[in-house]
Amino acid sequence: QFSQWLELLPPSKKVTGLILSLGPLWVEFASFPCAYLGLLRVLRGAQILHELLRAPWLRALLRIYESLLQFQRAAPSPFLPYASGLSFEVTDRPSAEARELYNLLSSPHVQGATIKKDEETGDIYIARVIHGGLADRSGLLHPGDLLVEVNGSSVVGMDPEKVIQILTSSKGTILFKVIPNSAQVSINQKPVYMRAMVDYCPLQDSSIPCPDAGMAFSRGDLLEVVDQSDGQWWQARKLPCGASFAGLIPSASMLKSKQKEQWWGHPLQVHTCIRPCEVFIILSNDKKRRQSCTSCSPNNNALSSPYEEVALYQRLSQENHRLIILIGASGVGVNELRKRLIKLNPSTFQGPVPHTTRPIKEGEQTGRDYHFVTKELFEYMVCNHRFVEYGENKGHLYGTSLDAIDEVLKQGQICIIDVEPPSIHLLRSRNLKPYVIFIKAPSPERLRQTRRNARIITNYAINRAFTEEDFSELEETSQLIEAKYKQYFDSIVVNDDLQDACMQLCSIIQQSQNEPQWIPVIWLQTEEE
Ligand SMILES: Nc1ncnc2c1ncn2[C@@H]1O[C@H](COP(=O)(O)OP(=O)(O)OP(=O)(O)O)[C@@H](O)[C@H]1O
Repeated sequence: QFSQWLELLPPSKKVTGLILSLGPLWVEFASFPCAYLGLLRVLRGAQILHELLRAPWLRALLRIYESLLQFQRAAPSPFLPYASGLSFEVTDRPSAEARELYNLLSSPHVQGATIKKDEETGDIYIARVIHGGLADRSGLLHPGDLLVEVNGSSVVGMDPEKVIQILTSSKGTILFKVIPNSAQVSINQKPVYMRAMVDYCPLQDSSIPCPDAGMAFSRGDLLEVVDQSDGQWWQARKLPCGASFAGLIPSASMLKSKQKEQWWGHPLQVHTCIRPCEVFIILSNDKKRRQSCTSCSPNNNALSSPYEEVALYQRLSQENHRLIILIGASGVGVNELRKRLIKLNPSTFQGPVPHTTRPIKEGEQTGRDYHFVTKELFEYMVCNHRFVEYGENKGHLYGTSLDAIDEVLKQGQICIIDVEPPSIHLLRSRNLKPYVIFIKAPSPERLRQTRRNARIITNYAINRAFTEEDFSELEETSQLIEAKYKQYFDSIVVNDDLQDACMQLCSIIQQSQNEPQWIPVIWLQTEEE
């Protein structure tokens, strides 16, 4: 910094060849521009510094330098360089009733705020300031501010559309006269993170106050809600963050009332699934075949919350591993992938030991192959909701219990299960913190190519080749499951090449356990909360 100051000295005082030595501070002047040129004098550095620092011009220079540093450190507000002069104008007259904002908005930047008209008084108000937009970054407009004039003409009583027209057709500087909202409370809201559980399109919503400011989202999208001050319309950004400014989305209560309206407006949908929804497995020769029930609603309650609040969670090393759930259409290869993972690393990955009422066979061990239990005990467990899934084959009952999952987790292993999509709801709990991976069917061509030698189990045959009908059904079911349950998926793996899919799955599972992940906030709360 010292050498920088010297650079700024006037030429008559220019010093060259400056050397600072250690110990007592000495300064050697190799040359001076005028009479002293060529002379070498050794002076006490402290004396020179004392004189130098007392010089008024250097003091002034240091003050300027310090102010510039402070300015650089502080986040400039207003954000735009050409609007920076405004902050002085406003702070100079903080108590003034009216503020005149020069240069703030110039076409085509008339965005970042919405206006509305008070039908009784004819007053035009700033309705909302879009988070991250130009008006917000300037810090000069706030919801509730009264818009009095635009470019010297009164806008009181004017239609909002007309005001917007004036703004958009204005060129260069726009002059606003605004009376600030005296009741304004500056709430510095902390963002809240939400997972969208429904789809929303502002262009199809006639109730949105400003469709241009609306933001579309689909189920499963992660939303950063930056403003909840309005009970009906929130402001949010989609994550990973793309847009610099937020968009309008309906609040949870608003979306719920829309869902109710839709629900009443639609004819009653009769559940066409002929099987009871809790029983999704039939078993043949101890092999489980899943039967996808895509006619069931993803939520038993179709009017459940449209947003799910989420937070980043990093599993601690002493905590249980998160349960890994594999979901996919029957025949897509969920079972094959699960078996491969366990075979690849049995000390890390394990599946829960199923329960059965069938008699134990020679060579089998209870607790290793199955938990062999009586029919009474099995039924008691069913009544007490201890099974995630259960089914019957040749008069014997089989099921996957929550206790068997717990057993694997308590041993410090990663428990991997494959279940039918509706069973996700049973497993979404604070204790299990499940991580859901959707095993997706590859493209129709790749499906046919890769499964040429594959075998499937059907209701009527064991280990037969795939038929054209099987492929079509598999594709259709895969699409249906994705469309209905995507809000619950943490990851998607396309099961194209088996080896690749297995490796991909391995790395996703490791990430799910060791890296921060978004999970429902409710899973982080204690029982009492
Ligand atoms: N990527 C793949 N490439 C080739 N064959 C595969 C692939 N994935 C799975 N398969 C084969 O497809 C057949 C069906 O797989 P799998 O039994 O895992 O299906 P599933 O999804 O568990 O369905 P279900 O529950 O009805 O048995 C098996 O023969 C399996 O080896």
